[in-house]
Amino acid sequence: MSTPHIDAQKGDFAEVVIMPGDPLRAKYIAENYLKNAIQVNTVRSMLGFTGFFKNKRVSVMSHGMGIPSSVIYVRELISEFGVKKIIRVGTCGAVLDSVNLNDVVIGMGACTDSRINRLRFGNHDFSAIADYDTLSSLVLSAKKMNIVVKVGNFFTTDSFYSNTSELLKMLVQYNILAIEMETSGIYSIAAELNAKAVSICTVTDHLIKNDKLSVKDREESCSKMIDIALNSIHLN
Ligand SMILES: O=P(O)(O)O[C@H]1O[C@H](CO)[C@@H](O)[C@H]1O
Ligand SMILES: O=c1cc[nH]c(=O)[nH]1
Repeated sequence: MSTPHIDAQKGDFAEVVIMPGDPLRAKYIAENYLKNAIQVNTVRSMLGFTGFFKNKRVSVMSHGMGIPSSVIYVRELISEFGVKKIIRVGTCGAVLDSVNLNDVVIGMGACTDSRINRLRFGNHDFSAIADYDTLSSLVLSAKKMNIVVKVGNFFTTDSFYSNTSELLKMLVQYNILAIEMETSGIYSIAAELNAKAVSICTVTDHLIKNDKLSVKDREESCSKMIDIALNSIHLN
């Protein structure tokens, strides 16, 4: 029952899938957080694993970079493999003075410069919002671990290198918490297919303060977010 992008059998994925952009982050999560993890996808090196976190079955699979890649995987997971909930664990840039490197942020909604949602939603503006219960469980999970998370609006861009000063100024004006490249598309595809989705991200770059984490620090900084995401699946 494989799809063009996922060579797995029905039942190979758990109902909840934790999704980073980076395949190596998926492998890292499987190896360091899950028990008895087995690899369930290697097509295009978009690595997927299923194992157990505190006795609850969970999968982790990367979705690649950008809306076009991520919505292919999210669509196939939901429509072909019975996945009911996606928690994206990503990295992001920040623009607000009140947001710093290593902060953990959750996207209550996501604006975008992509046209994909309009293509699918009759050329109208789709309001890309998180699943409320999943968002609440992430916030509760963070609280239980005494980790501060910020919840707000994301900006999902198709263009990693188009951060003009005008764009950044506008994002500040509109109180945008994070810039990343997938959330708006993931929220809309989940809505279309009657599944749940939330993005939780770690701030790795500050685009106004011109600050960024090193490649090595990026890896370590993701641990708070991964802990919050995995523990949240026990809360609803
Ligand atoms: O770290 P991930 O989850 O890949 O997320 C962010 O990093 C990539 C860009 O470097 C984009 O995918 C963006 O959304
Ligand atoms: O999409 C992204 C990811 C990390 N940092 C950014 O500035 N943008």
